[in-house]
Amino acid sequence: MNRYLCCTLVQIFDHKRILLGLKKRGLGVGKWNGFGGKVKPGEEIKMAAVRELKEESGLDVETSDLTNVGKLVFEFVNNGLVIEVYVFRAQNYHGEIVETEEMKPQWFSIDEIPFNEMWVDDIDWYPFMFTQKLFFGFMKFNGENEMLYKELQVVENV
Ligand SMILES: Nc1nc2c([nH]c(=O)n2[C@H]2C[C@H](O)[C@@H](COP(=O)(O)OP(=O)(O)OP(=O)(O)O)O2)c(=O)[nH]1
Repeated sequence: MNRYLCCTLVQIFDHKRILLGLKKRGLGVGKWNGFGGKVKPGEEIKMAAVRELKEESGLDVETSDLTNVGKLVFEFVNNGLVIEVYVFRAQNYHGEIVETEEMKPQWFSIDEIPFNEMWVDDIDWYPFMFTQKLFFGFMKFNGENEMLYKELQVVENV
């Protein structure tokens, strides 16, 4: 059995801007990303998304303000890790954005998203998020930078 992790990812939007954080440690270090992390045993996925957003950005959202945008499954062939990521978006948020030990947040215009400093698959599924098409993706990676396989489809639910 491969090692399996269930994770969340929250994309915060403010009109034509998106809030990304530069990951300072762990998986995806050095890449800009939305905010998220591992779901704890027994934790409801949206509650985990709210908790991780707060821990990594300082922002609060209500679970009812999280909209599903898709689900991604990553298989890392180099170590057997499988990560399932539930992706959400939110535009209603409150609180102060803070830099944390894990993330350095910064607003980007949606026309200037730094895809070349992000996970390489993000450029493939962000368009689904922008056009509000619910998606499912399956990707195989060798390490954090080499994508070996990619499959993306619009789905009815995730
Ligand atoms: N945008 C994007 N995000 C990804 C990809 N792959 C991947 O794991 N992620 C996300 C899902 C999670 O939000 C995050 C990994 O979670 P994490 O290791 O930071 O979890 P954590 O915060 O619980 O970690 P830690 O406290 O133990 O350091 O990276 C990808 O290809 N693209």
